[in-house]
Amino acid sequence: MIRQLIDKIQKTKAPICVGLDPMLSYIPEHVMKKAFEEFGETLEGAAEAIWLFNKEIVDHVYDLIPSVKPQIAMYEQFGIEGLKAYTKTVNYCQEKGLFVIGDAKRGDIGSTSAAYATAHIGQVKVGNKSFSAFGTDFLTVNPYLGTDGVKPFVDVCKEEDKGLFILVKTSNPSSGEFQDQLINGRPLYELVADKVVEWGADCMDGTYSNVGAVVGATYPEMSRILRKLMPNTYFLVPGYGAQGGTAEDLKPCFNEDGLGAIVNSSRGIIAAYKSEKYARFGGEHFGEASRQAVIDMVTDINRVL
Ligand SMILES: O=C(O)c1cc(=O)[nH]c(=O)n1[C@@H]1O[C@H](COP(=O)(O)O)[C@@H](O)[C@H]1O
Repeated sequence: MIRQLIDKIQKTKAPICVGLDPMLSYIPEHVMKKAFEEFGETLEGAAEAIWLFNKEIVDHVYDLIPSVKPQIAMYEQFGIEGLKAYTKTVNYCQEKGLFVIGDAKRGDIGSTSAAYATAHIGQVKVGNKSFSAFGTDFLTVNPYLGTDGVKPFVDVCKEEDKGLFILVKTSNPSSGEFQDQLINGRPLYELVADKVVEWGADCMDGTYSNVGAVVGATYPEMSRILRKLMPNTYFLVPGYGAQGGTAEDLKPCFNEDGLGAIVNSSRGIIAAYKSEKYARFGGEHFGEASRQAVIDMVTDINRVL
């Protein structure tokens, strides 16, 4: 799976994914109005607004990018209706030829992880039939429970030729509270990195493993170390834009060949029209604002590669 994603990254010359993290506060009035006219101010109405918003953005950017990363929490807050909008979004993006990184950050004891893996990247058996429930191409995974909590994801990954991105060093301000703690003189994120390499050794798909790592853009000095520790691991790099990560900060996440990392931006793209830089587009043309924000992000990143 990672090889196919890399092909698409090379074709588009865009090592990015657009984070589809819709909040109602980002959705322009005319879209909200349309959804509420049909479904009222209900969970269905909110889900419809999210779907219309996502579709417009995807229609404006799909030809420029290799992938999207919907964050499931943004959908889950509207319950089952929100999850339907998530599924609709995943399917639509795949129809448009995009790789979908489901951002659900799952991880539990082995048997529970197995069910999560089935739901997101696997096939669920119902009688004699099998169904792909969420059907995303990649999934983010939380490794806190250790090998038996991660292995079921790796197994499904192998069976189905899917991919994972496992949290190694996250972008948020408190990420060091646990992740930077020294254990036998080495920070925890380095120990997790070693494990990610081990878990991924059996899942090579060309030069890179289908088991990737999440490495935040906001800690470039740590990215440099992690890049060396994990030469054949693809990095999903969030934290560019809204969280303050810059193109210069991203450079250490990439290998010499310009590969090795895919950079996410969510608010910076989907809510672009709300920022001063793209305000000229206005709410009516939010899709065009997102398109321009993608073009600018790609130019900015390619400048340092
Ligand atoms: O796994 C992630 O994607 C993730 C890991 C991390 O360390 N930091 C991080 O921000 N994320 C996700 O990346 C997205 C960042 O959104 P923006 O800050 O709006 O670009 C959100 O969906 C976060 O949940």
